[in-house]
Amino acid sequence: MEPVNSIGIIPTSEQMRKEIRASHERSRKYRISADRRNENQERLSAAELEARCAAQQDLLEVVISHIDEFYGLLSPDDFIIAFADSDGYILKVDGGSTVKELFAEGNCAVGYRWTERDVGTSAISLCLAMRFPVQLNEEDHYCRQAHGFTSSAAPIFGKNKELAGVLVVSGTSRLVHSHTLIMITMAARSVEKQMRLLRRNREMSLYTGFLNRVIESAETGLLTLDTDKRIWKTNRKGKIILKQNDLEGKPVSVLRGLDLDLREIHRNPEAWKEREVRLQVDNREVHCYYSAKPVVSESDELLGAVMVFEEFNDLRKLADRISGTEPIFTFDLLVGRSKAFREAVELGVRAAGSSSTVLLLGETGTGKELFAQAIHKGGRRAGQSFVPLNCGAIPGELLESELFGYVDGAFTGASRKGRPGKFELADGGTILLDEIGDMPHDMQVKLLRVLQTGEVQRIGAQRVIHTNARVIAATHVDLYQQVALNRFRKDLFYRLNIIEIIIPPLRERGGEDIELLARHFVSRYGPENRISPDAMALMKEYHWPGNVRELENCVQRAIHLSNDGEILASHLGISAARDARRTVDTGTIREMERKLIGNTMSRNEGNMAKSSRDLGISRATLYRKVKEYGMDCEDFR
Ligand SMILES: Nc1ncnc2c1ncn2[C@@H]1O[C@H](COP(=O)(O)OP(=O)(O)OP(=O)(O)O)[C@@H](O)[C@H]1O
Repeated sequence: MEPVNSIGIIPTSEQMRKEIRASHERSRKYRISADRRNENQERLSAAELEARCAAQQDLLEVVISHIDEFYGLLSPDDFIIAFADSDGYILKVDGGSTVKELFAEGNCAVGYRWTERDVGTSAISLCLAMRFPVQLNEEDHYCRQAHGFTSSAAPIFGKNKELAGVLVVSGTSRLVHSHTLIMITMAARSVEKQMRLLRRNREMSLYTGFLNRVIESAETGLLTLDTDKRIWKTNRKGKIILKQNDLEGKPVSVLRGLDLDLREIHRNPEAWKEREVRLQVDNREVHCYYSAKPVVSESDELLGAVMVFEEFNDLRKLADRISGTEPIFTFDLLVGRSKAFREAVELGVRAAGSSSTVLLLGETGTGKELFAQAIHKGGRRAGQSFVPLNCGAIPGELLESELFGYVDGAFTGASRKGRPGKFELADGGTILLDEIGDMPHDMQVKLLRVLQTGEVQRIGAQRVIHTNARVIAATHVDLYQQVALNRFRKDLFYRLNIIEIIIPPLRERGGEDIELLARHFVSRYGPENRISPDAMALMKEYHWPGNVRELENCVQRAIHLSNDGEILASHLGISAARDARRTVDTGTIREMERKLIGNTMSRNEGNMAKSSRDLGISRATLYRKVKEYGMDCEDFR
């Protein structure tokens, strides 16, 4: 059935006549009786009617409000006005009771279906079929019963031009007027418009609701401001960070310390990224990083600003996780059963239960950093930051900024924005000052002051920051001797040496620990390998100057070399004959270290890579030590 007109547009009378003729023909073909009411006309049960009305509730509500308005223009005693849905079922009929009864006699009542197959040509059925407004008078209706009437019907379209239903007005034919068709068509358009608005409002509120939920569920604090710098909204996380629930409507100045210049933010948003601030809220300090962005209209008019902020502690934890500095070792992960080692572990467990300063002493590679991690993880600061700093690896001039941080533009070369120091980062947690024995004298003084006052001052800053970091210091250097030689401050030594833990060198832990550790590293790095009895015997005999680290490297290398899964003595790269024990006499740790390095270097003819491997220390550390002991690589070649 090709429509003669575009859908929704009122057709010319010629088009109309043509369509009516075609509809009459179809009615005959459907065997509709013009004289009798169709006994088989489809009708909804009460439950079906209720379900249909519920499914189209919005549309029906809008239609009903239009029907009421329409009656302001017509006489309800002369006309009925009805709505049929897109399947032709009448869902609403209104009018004076007499005229309604009259139409009900012809099944023009709620629940009946009014398609051409049900009733032949009628205003509703033709409008449904052709999808444009129609007006039928007298014999234009197929059924004789309707010949004394005039009916005008207009389609209502919904989303995507889908037919949503038909609005129809009918009365006795003496009241026929061509404007009635225009009126009902305009009413149908008005229903469509109101439905569009309703849909848009619903989409908007869905969208706003969605946006609100996104903002609320963000794990970053958000705060929006209007142009008067009043707080318009804060999200859930923002309220948690600021510990404030009723900021909305207040001036942003209630967050003391935050100096937002909206015009500047608008002019130069880049300059307002990742700023650090210590907000004063209700006499509490909230340490945050924030970025502020302007909110502008399409014409770039400033509407306000949004501030995105995160608490310093949360950022720090995230950074620890990403950078892998999160401690992993606990005491039960430390391998070793020897008495000397267990005693050190026991002391460590006790130290974990207190927050006193700990001094870890032991040769390189004995596991000092592991002990520090286990002490941190075993205590009540376990959930907080563990911040290690190798005081020996950082040049003196940089050490201060590493330890204490600096403020914006504190010195040339510093990044424009300030940076917190390790003490600040470790606030509430633990700072490990590794290689403390190598700390330059002037830094020792500064460190002592921090330990005494619990306060740090960033380089270039006026204010001091209170820090509550637990200090663990570690060194392979004989600190007692260093103090005696005035190379290490006595007062600092006593401040650090509250709980002293000496971690024994591997050679003093005995064969059982060597075997346990060797098997532990095999299972970690190459579980399909086994250690031959000869290899195990050699490992137990060897002196292990680089301690557990050397053993670990040695096992890794052997796994790499063994091709049939068996680690042989020849894969270990050590020999009892080359054992440094034979060339090292007794003396201080430092003296022994100097001799050991000298012997290893001469055995390897000055080859630094090989010597550092043998010693189980990094090449950089070996260079540093060679320099420190005033040696020259050339002497060994
Ligand atoms: N008891 C242990 N159980 C398991 N692994 C250990 C143990 N002790 C040390 N290790 C291993 O030895 C390596 C060296 O340990 P760690 O870095 O703690 O030594 P260190 O004494 O701090 O050395 P340095 O003085 O050179 O900094 C670690 O990577 C670890 O794998």
